[in-house]
Amino acid sequence: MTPACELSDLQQFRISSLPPDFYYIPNFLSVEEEASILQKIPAQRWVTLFRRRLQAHPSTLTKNNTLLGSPLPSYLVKPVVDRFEALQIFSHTPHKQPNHVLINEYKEGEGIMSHEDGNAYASVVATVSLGASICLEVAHKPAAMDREVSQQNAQTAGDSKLARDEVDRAGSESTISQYAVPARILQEPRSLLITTGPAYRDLLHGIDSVKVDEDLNPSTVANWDLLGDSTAFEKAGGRNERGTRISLTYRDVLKVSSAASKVLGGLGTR
Ligand SMILES: O=C(O)CCC(=O)C(=O)O
Ligand SMILES: [Fe+2]
Repeated sequence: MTPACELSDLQQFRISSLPPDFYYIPNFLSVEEEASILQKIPAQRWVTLFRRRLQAHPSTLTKNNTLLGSPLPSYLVKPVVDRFEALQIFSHTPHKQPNHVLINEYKEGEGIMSHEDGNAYASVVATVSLGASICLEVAHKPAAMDREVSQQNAQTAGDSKLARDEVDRAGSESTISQYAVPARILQEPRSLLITTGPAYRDLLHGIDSVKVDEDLNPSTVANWDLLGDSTAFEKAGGRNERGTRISLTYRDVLKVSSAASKVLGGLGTR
């Protein structure tokens, strides 16, 4: 990506066969920038989970999904967040910039179960991939899960909001059914994947725990035409041998408590 890449350029990176909106930008970082970030990720911060390791910056959220506001470490800000600003990725979220980064590490054969990122965050996530390529699987939510979300909305926000959500949901479902889901997005090292809108709210995503992604070709990979180097996968017979892949997932947490309000006895969150 050239440093001058701007919002108007984002449309050319849209994955057009998928619901609005996924954007895939290959070579978002240079090889040198990737190496520099990788060597700054602190070794002592990892928490080992089932089939992956995780660290949260600046900290993990509280039980009620609140972030204790604090700056992100500078190696996660420069150059990545500056480039997000040029692309206006977070310009419509409450804090207008990411305030939280989850770093995931998957060794070969590891993955993450299909899930949604939920409503602790504004509905945009920007994922920088480092180290190795991996396939992200996207799928529709089972109907039961949609009902659960509607019930939670009814309990927390009242019936008029529920009615509004149902209208929104019906609208985006009819939009979504035109698209080729389930699907696979192939994420190369140094790429950026942006997930927003209905793609964030109405779909699940996960990574299969396999040592090799197989059968990679233009008809099985939704972002094939946007890949930085599709010939590498062609030459490998449509196979991607997994290595250790790290993802930086940038988000805007909605509820932030300032250090000052903690000092004053935790009065109020904002
Ligand atoms: O590593 C990825 O690309 C996905 C991670 C993810 O889904 C998450 O952290 O919520
Ligand atoms: Fe996720």
